[in-house]
Amino acid sequence: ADHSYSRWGARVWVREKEQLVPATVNSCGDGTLVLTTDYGECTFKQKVTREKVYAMHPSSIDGVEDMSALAELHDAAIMHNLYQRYQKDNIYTNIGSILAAVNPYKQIAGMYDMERVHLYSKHQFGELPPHIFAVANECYRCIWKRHDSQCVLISGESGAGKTESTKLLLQFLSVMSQNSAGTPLAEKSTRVEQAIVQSSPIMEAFGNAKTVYNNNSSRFGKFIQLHFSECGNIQGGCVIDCILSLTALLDFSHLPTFMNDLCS
Ligand SMILES: Nc1ncnc2c1ncn2[C@@H]1O[C@H](COP(=O)(O)OP(=O)(O)OP(=O)(O)O)[C@@H](O)[C@H]1O
Repeated sequence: ADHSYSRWGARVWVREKEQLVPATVNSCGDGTLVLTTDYGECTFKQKVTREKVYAMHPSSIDGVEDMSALAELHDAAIMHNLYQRYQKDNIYTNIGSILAAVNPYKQIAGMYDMERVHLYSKHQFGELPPHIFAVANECYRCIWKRHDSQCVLISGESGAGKTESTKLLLQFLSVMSQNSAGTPLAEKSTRVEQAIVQSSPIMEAFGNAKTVYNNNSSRFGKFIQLHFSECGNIQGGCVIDCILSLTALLDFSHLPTFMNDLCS
């Protein structure tokens, strides 16, 4: 039998109403444990059975950068890993080639500065901690590696950080473009990239509005296309708006009147 949890301070999973909750052992004896759960900090006695309490795997205790390395693959382990990382301001976590981002709702110092852009531009995907710039860099490199168009799909609930992530991708790609061999010297301080990055606030002025979920909520989806030359600089691009689902349409009461008119 696995008794690795019967000691003070051991990390365990406790089953509570069909859900697994991370907890720490306070004391043990007579086949019962006194536990403190992480969320809500409630302390209670548990009769030890394999179904109710089991030891947490080291990969869940320490946390992992790539969730495909988690030994325990249940909802609770995934949420716990994201939460542990988020507490240390590590808002990005890989799941193989997928990137999960947790919205920090605050500026994290140095997270997106130019140094970080350059750092990620010089490393392969997986060499550095998970980051939106690692995805952007992989995307840029793969145009040549795979000789094909690349696509980043960003999804998540309202307020999850899709719009901000899109802007960070564009920011990274525009720096790569400016630094590429294909950019003529005269255009190093450049029009196309600037236009692409600066188009975001204009799009937001027309298409965003405050909702209960997000002060700057996009009211339409966007398909953004960038065209790269063989030398790696951005030559142009386009933004195609697509209307959101019916549920989003019902939410149009938040829009300014002129947008309501447009939508109807
Ligand atoms: N990486 C980040 N760092 C700091 N703050 C962020 C980050 N991502 C998002 N935010 C904050 O969260 C807010 C909501 O994010 P964002 O508008 O990107 O969400 P969204 O997923 O596009 O929402 P919607 O679907 O409603 O348009 C932003 O206005 C910003 O304040």
